[in-house]
Amino acid sequence: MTILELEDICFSYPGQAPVLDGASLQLEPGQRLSIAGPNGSGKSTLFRVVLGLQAPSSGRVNIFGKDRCVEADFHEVRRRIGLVFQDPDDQLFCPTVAEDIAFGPLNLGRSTAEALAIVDKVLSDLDLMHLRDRITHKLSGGEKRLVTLATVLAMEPEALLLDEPTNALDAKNEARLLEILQGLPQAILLVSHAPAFRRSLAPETLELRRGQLVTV
Ligand SMILES: Nc1ncnc2c1ncn2[C@@H]1O[C@H](COP(=O)(O)OP(=O)(O)OP(=O)(O)O)[C@@H](O)[C@H]1O
Repeated sequence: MTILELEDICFSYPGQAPVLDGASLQLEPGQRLSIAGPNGSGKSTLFRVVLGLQAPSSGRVNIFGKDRCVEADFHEVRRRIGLVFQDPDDQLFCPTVAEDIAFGPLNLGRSTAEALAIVDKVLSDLDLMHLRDRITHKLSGGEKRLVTLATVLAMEPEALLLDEPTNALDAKNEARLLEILQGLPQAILLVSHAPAFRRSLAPETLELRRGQLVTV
């Protein structure tokens, strides 16, 4: 089943020219697709539309085989698709790293013991165990970014939307992130200004140009 299908999506912020003006894309299970485009071209807006945080003025959003139109349609989408925000501070809000990672599983009804087991598994998979009991807001920018990915993976999503995941990462951690992402089974939709990273992760790139997604 196709994970995500956007067809002819149009969207404008109030009083502004259209940001999305007939954008279409399709994401299949296991596929890695990247989206490029200049600052302000609408890449983050596109992610917001996928998760139902902005409603398009026209077009079709079909996710996991169902058309998604109203807010209630997107509850399931947000549970099954994980978004790594552009700014980790929008995503991390608990006192410690372990609490931040446990938050999602607890929210999904896991017991405390189950949530803690997930915390340890995800941190160990990402080789981040040393950050487990650190105060979240005292982490470095790069550490926050990797922890953000851990919080999303803890929800066991079926697809990942990654918004500029290499921001704040040094070369070593960028290489580690690439290796981690390459090892994941999930479909990935990546927004990135880093061409080398894009090419290494995703064989296909679409560019957002004048509100439309074109193959480059
Ligand atoms: N909440 C908002 N209200 C009004 N305008 C907005 C809002 N969010 C974004 N915009 C505008 O919409 C356009 C697209 O923004 P968006 O953040 O989607 O671009 P982007 O491609 O992700 O940019 P970047 O590469 O800089 O992250 C920009 O002109 C931006 O100023």
